[in-house]
Amino acid sequence: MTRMPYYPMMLTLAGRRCVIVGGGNVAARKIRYLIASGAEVTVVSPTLTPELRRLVQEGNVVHLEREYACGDTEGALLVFALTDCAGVNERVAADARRDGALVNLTHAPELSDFANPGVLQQGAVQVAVSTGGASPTLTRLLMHKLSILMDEGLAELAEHLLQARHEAQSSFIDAKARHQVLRQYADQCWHAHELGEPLPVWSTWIQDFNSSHR
Ligand SMILES: C[C@@]1(CC(=O)O)C2=NC(=C\c3[nH]c(c(CCC(=O)O)c3CC(=O)O)Cc3[nH]c(c(CC(=O)O)c3CCC(=O)O)/C=C3\N/C(=C\2)[C@@H](CCC(=O)O)[C@]3(C)CC(=O)O)/[C@H]1CCC(=O)O
Ligand SMILES: NC(=O)c1ccc[n+]([C@@H]2O[C@H](COP(=O)([O-])OP(=O)(O)OC[C@H]3O[C@@H](n4cnc5c(N)ncnc54)[C@H](O)[C@@H]3O)[C@@H](O)[C@H]2O)c1
Repeated sequence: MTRMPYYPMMLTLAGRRCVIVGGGNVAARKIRYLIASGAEVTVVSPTLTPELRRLVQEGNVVHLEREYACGDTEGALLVFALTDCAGVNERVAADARRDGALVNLTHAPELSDFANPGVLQQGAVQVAVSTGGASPTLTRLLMHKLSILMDEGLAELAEHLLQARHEAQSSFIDAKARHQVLRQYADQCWHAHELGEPLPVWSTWIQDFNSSHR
């Protein structure tokens, strides 16, 4: 039976409590992204990888150095059950759901409330890849292909376009006209980005645009 497709979204996690049960490599990979998103991370596990131990020492993660106990997931928005024991993961999931959290079980995508995509990032630009649980290896291959598009200039391009949007918002009252102009400007910036040329400066570009449309 084919499963329903995932609902894709980008979550704001700053200040939100996220609980990870298990302290192996899979946990380390998830925790890296959670910290980068500003989440308040607690990991419950008798053992930790060296990377996780360092993150705890640096004060980025709270560590409960013991096996999971009922109540650990209280107040969490997201709970990751990432131990190597299916029975423990399922107990964590049942408790967490009772507390209203969304749960990810490492061994059982079909029992999870969400899945973790592969992620590529350059500045504000993030690309998330999923194969609907079919093959994490295919995800990795796709990420490799996409990484060719994700050079450092993309971060600069996004920042540049954000500034232009701010300036356009304060100078164009008509939203439709603003969208049209910004789309043309973004096309030209993209073209320059692909050719490795300097990005057009908004103030000069908009002057030229206005005089040629008079
Ligand atoms: C993208 C990435 C993100 C991340 O996890 O952070 C990710 N898996 C990654 C790596 C990876 N995973 C596995 C291997 C070993 C090789 C292999 O088997 O291919 C490797 C390679 C490695 O670890 O190096 C094995 C594996 N994975 C899952 C199962 C269970 C099952 O399928 O039943 C098993 C069998 C476990 C076992 O039997 O032991 C399940 C899931 N893995 C997902 C994501 C979600 C679906 C993503 C999608 O739809 O494409 C989902 C559903 C989990 C979820 O709910 O989120 C990350 C790669 C990106 C990166 O490298 O950064
Ligand atoms: N979803 C994925 O992408 C993916 C990829 C590889 C492996 N896996 C699966 O994920 C599982 C975890 O992978 P790993 O490499 O991190 O494994 P691991 O064995 O390195 O880590 C398991 C962790 O769980 C902890 N743990 C065990 N029992 C616990 C309990 N009762 N309470 C709290 N913590 C407990 C251990 O101390 C350890 O830190 C594997 O069993 C594997 O099946 C999933």
